[in-house]
Amino acid sequence: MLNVARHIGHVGPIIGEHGHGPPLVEERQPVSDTKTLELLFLLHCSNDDHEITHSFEMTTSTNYHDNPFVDPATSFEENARGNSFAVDATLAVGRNASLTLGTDSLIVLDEQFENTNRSTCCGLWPSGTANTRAIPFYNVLWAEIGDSILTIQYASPLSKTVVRPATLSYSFEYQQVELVNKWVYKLLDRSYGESQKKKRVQALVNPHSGKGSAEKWYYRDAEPLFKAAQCAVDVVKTKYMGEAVELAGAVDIDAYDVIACCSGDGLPHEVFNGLGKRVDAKKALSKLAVVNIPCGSGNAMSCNLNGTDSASLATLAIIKGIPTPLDLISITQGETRTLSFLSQSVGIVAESDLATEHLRWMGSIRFEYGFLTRLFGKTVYPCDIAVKVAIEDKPSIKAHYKREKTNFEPASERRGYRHLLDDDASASSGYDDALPPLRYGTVNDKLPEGWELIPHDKMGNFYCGNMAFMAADANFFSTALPNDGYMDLICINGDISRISAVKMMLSVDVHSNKLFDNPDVSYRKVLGYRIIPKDQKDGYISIDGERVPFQPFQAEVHKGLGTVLSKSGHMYESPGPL
Ligand SMILES: Nc1ncnc2c1ncn2[C@@H]1O[C@H](COP(=O)(O)OP(=O)(O)OP(=O)(O)O)[C@@H](O)[C@H]1O
Repeated sequence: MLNVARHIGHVGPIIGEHGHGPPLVEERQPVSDTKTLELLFLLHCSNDDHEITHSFEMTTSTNYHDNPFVDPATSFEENARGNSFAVDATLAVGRNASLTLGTDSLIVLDEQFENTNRSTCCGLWPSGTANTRAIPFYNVLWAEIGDSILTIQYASPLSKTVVRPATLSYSFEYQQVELVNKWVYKLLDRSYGESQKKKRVQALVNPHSGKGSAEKWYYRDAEPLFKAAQCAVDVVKTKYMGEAVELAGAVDIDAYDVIACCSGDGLPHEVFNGLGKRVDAKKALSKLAVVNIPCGSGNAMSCNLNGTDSASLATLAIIKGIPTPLDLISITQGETRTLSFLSQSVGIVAESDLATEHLRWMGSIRFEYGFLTRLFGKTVYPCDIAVKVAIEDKPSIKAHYKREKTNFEPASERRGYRHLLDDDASASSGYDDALPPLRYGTVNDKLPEGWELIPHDKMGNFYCGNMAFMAADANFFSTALPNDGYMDLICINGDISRISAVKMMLSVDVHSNKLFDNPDVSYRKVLGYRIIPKDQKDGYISIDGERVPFQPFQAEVHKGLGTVLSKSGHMYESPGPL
């Protein structure tokens, strides 16, 4: 599925630099670990001749498939129970090797690295010296012992945007087994934090996504990482449009933790809708996390939650992801009710994408072409709009964003409106497991009390977002939050001066991030709206990047109805407002 807005703005550096999650592999290590590295190096040099008497082996390889005897998950938990003494941070595993739990990284000191570091790491590891390597805990996928061998699987950077699984193996003496067990338990604890280990994944691969490479990318970039992290994965290749709705509608929700869509934003849209159609919709939507491994032409979901549109980095983010409630939006149009997780647009954004399909030969430039021709033509999209506003002014929206960023509730408290609204029809009552009832009725009902239809004869861009990035380089909704229970609504008149319009277009940049503050941009946090296009025979409406009939529709948001995995557990990987 194409999400048009991805082509707006400048091509910026990899997103995630300002993210809230753990550092990506390419980021520099904090001073604390650099210091630890130096200290370790000195200690190692001075201790060379004594104490460490065990033999060691070190291998770095991809796709390690050993099946050890010991089930570490069980033995670590048993070891940890009733055991209060601290585990030594440093493990001497061989005559010349040691493994230390640093502040943010596993620090491996191994003289073998001297031979391999320069040739294999291309300077991507933040190593202190030639024989040390700091592997961020974020990159550690698994560790276990078996047959007096300690094996550590980690995501090794091949380039700035690609990681591949790699293995370190060290032998240790049988007498050390209890100590090593405890150390491994600690390492996994630091490496996963509040993220669930060994996630059970149902992967859906859309072979038609993007340029048709999803299957290749899944097997090359995603599956080896899942396996190295001990995740159980079942893979299904979708055969036709809409199949993911059926698959999600029938999936055994107790058998999986995650549905991973190897696709663009189209498959997650279908999966949310499939889960939403079930009789146990509420339970299914809260139990199963829907995630995106970016393989499509529009991968906004992954940019927002994984902080990347690289398939392997996204898989690592999913392996380490924290379950996060996601607001979902009910759209009623005609007699239908569908769920939207990303955006709805009427006007220039919808049209520049959906109306330029015949210009696909132009490549990605087709969107800019479509956008600029409408911009210079000062195209307007007249409509009547009624909005249920939650936060009206920009300073209050910024304050709301800051509050949520620093003072957020536990995930369990971030579903339903119990604490937000008196008329909470959507909060889980415990009796009805289907989709929550509509608080504001459908588009066919009388306007809800207090709503007023306002004519907008000069509307240029009606754009409602539930996530910040609409593409890797287009940060449209800088104050969007995963589960604040509000949609972010942008309205821009189509008759502003051409200079202002071009400036505005260029401000939708991942770093300049000035769209929010632009005085020509109306920006509100809303709970619901109705939009009725008028004075046009036909036109374009896009829901999550997909074209729907050019008819009135109504939207209302359900706080934390869905579930995704995010790096931080409560924020998107976007820089936020200035
Ligand atoms: N085997 C298939 N054949 C054709 N379409 C499919 C198949 N499997 C899934 N689809 C459909 O492909 C559509 C687009 O999917 P997705 O968003 O993953 O890719 P995209 O590359 O981002 O989108 P687009 O093709 O619009 O650029 C979805 O609506 C989905 O239903």
